[in-house]
Amino acid sequence: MQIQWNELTEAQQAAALARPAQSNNPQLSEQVSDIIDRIRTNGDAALLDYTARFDGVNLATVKLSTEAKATALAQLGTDVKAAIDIAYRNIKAFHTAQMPKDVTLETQPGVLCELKHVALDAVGLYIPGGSAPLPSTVLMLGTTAQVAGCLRKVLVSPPNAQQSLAPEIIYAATLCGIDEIYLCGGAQAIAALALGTESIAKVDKIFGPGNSYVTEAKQQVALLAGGPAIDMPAGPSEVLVLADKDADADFVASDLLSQAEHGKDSQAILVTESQALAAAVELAVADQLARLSRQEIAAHAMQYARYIVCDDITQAIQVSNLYAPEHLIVQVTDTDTALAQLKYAGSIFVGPYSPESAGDYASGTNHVLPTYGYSRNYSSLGLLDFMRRFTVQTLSKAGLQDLGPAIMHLAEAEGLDAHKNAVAIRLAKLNAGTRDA
Ligand SMILES: NC(=O)c1ccc[n+]([C@@H]2O[C@H](COP(=O)([O-])OP(=O)(O)OC[C@H]3O[C@@H](n4cnc5c(N)ncnc54)[C@H](O)[C@@H]3O)[C@@H](O)[C@H]2O)c1
Ligand SMILES: N[C@H](CO)Cc1c[nH]c[nH+]1
Ligand SMILES: [Zn+2]
Repeated sequence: MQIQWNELTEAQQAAALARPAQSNNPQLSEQVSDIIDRIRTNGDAALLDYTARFDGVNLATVKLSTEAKATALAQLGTDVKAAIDIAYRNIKAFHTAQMPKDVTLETQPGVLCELKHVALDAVGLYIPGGSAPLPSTVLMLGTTAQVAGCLRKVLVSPPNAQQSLAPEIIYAATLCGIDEIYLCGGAQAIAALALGTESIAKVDKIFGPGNSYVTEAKQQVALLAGGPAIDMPAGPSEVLVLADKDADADFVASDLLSQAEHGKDSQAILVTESQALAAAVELAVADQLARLSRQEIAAHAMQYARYIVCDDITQAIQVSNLYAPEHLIVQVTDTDTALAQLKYAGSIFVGPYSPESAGDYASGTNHVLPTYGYSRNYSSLGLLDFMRRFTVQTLSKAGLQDLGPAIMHLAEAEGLDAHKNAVAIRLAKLNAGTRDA
């Protein structure tokens, strides 16, 4: 259904850009907190119990065995293997290029300041598996952790009926040098990574998208005393296509549907200057939808679709900035002018030949992106997320003699005598001797 942006009140405009309810489960927070408590108390036994209950798989142990790995790898087709290799190469190249440079600066004579970067030691990588197994997410998280140089890379994902994971997931993990793989998903897997169990040693930071249980669990464990860091709120997929009257309706429809098929709570939005294009896209969506294997899921998600018609592209850009989408597809003639004004998006796809799936799989950019409007204040996942930075300072005797008085004045202004003394005692000893360079 088309929406004429200018005919809406401010409240109606806000409603038009509302996301589907994140969860219609009012007990979510309590349910997730119970799961975390049970993992804390019962470790592996609780993990196996939840896997039986939520994934319908009865496992004897949570670790993926070497034999299961070998069996899965033997089943992998050559075409998909080659495709994973291409994606891995591009993702690795783009993330290697993000390697940060350390900084060394003498802010004033004798006062040396350094900024250094090191990889995180142990990272937990959540790979969704409820609705579809996502080997591409293994590449996005695993390659980046590998390029950063993280020592321990721990992959968790819900098991399939064969008590294993998709061969593509296992192959991608092997390429990324991941040798710890555990068969568990949902909130219980996040709790295991955060707290540790008999089988899984806890990690320093947890990465990866997931459903509402996973996202809620990440948020809860991040608040625990001594809990892990987390990457970002990466929830149900969403896409906004910004298109002018000359855009190809079939291309636009295909990008809207490629995100709608992720889950029933995914969202797809078209913002255009052209009523005719909006109408053509609606027809193209109906046509393509009828032939999708995940038609039911995509059709459900398209209930939340919006076809917004604006006065012109400038207004359409304002609407896009208001929504702050995870994925933004720009199909307008003057892309340079549009890009200069587009402020918020997790990842941008420019021109008719940059489908959203290019970034989802293989162009080299990361597909783990902030959703729910968080692209306003969170970044897309990158190499730096797998590293921490810290500073180092080294003052010479002369450096402290020059800077010391300023430090003492500031300490005095804050009424912090011990801070002042830490300088004064050194300066007194120094001034009793000779001044060094
Ligand atoms: N933002 C991004 O970067 C990005 C990238 C990829 C995927 N995604 C999104 O990730 C999501 C993946 O979700 P999914 O469901 O397919 O897989 P998932 O692995 O996140 O969730 C499956 C798990 O949820 C748990 N679960 C299911 N029902 C439960 C219940 N009633 N109570 C407690 N736990 C329960 C189970 O433990 C199960 O293993 C999708 O919404 C997709 O759009 C986002
Ligand atoms: N579009 C998803 C991120 O929102 C990523 C993905 C994985 N596979 C296909 N797509
Ligand atoms: Zn996708």
